[in-house]
Order: sequence, then structure tokens, then C-alpha cells
Amino acid sequence: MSATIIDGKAFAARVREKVAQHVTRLKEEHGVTPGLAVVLVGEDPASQVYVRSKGKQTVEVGMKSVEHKLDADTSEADLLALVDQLNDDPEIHGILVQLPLPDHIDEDLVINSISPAKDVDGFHISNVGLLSTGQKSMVPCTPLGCLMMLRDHHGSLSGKDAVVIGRSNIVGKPMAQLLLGDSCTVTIAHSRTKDIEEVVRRADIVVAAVGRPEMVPGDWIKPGATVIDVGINRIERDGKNKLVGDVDFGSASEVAGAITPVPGGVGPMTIACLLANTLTACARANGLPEPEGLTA
Ligand SMILES: Nc1nc(=O)c2c([nH]1)NC[C@@H]1CN(c3ccc(C(=O)N[C@@H](CCC(=O)O)C(=O)O)cc3)C=[N+]21
Repeated sequence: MSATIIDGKAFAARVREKVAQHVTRLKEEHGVTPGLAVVLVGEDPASQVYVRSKGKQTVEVGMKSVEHKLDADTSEADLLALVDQLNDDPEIHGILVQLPLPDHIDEDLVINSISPAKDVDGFHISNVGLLSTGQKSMVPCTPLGCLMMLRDHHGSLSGKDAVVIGRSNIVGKPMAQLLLGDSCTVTIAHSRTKDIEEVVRRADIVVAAVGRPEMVPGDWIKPGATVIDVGINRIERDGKNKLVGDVDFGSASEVAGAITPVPGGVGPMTIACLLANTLTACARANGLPEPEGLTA
């Protein structure tokens, strides 16, 4: 059997098209332009790739894009002052502080200083609490993108066995909350899980988010299962630089019912959902209805 490839790149293009239509309406009917500010401290290579495509796509959907690039030795106090300034700026509806931050800066402190309404990453403790209690929140972009693809592929997720591999605050934990919200039976597996193969083999839905190149082989996958690969790992193979996921695509795609590729799967959806979240934040800030199909 050969799996259906879930084309995240094409899906993301459709999401951005929807976002762009909403942005046009917001501008024409309400005179507001959604604005996204991205703050980058230092020069983490993964973050730079991300910032580049993001800035371009923000402008393409008609939003205002602001980038703040700070030196790696910027003080915590200066970064907090910038976040405060963006919190107070009425033209900015979304604030994203690129992670990881340099070691001398307290990440939690900075994230929790962002106004929850502008926290388009959904990392603020208020948004985490709102999501886990099933209340309206800002939902982290990567898990939201995964949820959109899963809903599109399956329709209802109710009653499905879902295994999330990885327990990060950025992906694993919020992904588990979203799947629970859609009535899946959810297991979070991680580095200390006993018999992880057996756990994964039970799953109708596997979301792999550990950051270890190709750690999930095809023989862990239940035939017909849906596999969402969140990993973006740079490796060297045959003298060439390559991007691979946390799943061994070759073997997994022979067993799975559907699978997302790397690149071109979850990555593009993450950025599309960042734009969707910025639109949602702008709509809420102006007391307007939520954009349909673009929220959890
Ligand atoms: N506060 C914060 N929020 C983030 O969401 C965040 C962050 N910090 N720090 C950096 C990471 C990285 N990240 C990516 C998103 C999309 C692609 C993406 O679109 N990747 C393409 C491939 C790009 C390539 O070819 O290198 C793909 O998977 O097809 C990659 C990386 C978001 N991050």
C-alpha cells in the first residue's frame, strides 16, 4: 500500500488565500490592517529561515509586517521594553518573539510579558490555560496547522486513537490538547516511554514532534494510519545537506494511509497559521466575528 501524501504546501497556499480575502474585507469595510511584529534576537539559523519566508508571506496577504532584529547581547530589560512598546501599539495585532532566545534572557519571562491577545504563538501561560480548559485562546501555529490537515483528511476525529510523540510546550502538549478537544483518545509518548513501538502501533493518528531525524520507522506505524511529521532536521547524507522529518518517510509511506512530507508538510502550515492567528487577533481586537475555518 502506498500512502496519500498530504500536501502541506498546497494546503498552506489555500489558507493564505482565505486569510488574504479576510484582510481585504477588514481593510475595505472596517479600515483596519492586521499588523504582525516579529522580534529576532541574535542569529539562530533555523529562526532566520523562518523569518525570511514569514515576512514575505505577511506582506503577500496584505498585512503590515514589522521586523525587529536585535543583537545577540541585547539585555533582557531592553527586550521587555520593546515587547511593552509593541503591546501598546494599536497597529500591531500579533507579536512573535523568535525562540530560542540567548541564554542570558529568561524565555518564560519574555513570553509572559506579551499581551495574551497579541500572543500569536499561543505560548503565553494565559493562552495555554485557556486552551487546556477548552476556552477561546490563541492556539500555537504548528499544532493548529496539524489539526487543520487532520480535520481536512478525516472529517471527524472523534474516538480516534492519537499518539503524539514529544512533550514540548511548543508542539507536543498543545497538540495533545487540540486532539483531546476533537475527542481523540490521546497518548503522549516521549523519550522515557516504555515500549514506544507498541504505543505508536496502536495509533490511528501519529504526530511526531521530537526533533530526531527519522526516528520513527515504518514498522511502528499501524497500516492505514495518518502520520503527521513535525520534525525539520538538517542532516548530511551522501555529502549533501538534506531536510528530513522525525519519521522515516520511505518506509512509513508504504504502510501509512496518509502522511505529510518534509519539507512541504507541516512547515508551510506553521507560517500560514501564524498569518491566520494574526488575522484572528485583529478581528477580536476590533470586536469583529472570528474568521471561519481558520481557528481551532
Ligand atoms: N516563537 C517562535 N515561533 C515559531 O514558530 C518558530 C520559532 N519561534 N523559532 C524557529 C522555529 C522554526 N519554525 C519554522 C517554521 C516553518 C518552517 C518551514 O516552512 N519549513 C519548510 C522548509 C524550509 C527550508 O527549506 O529550509 C518546510 O518544512 O517545507 C521552518 C521552520 C518556526 N519557528
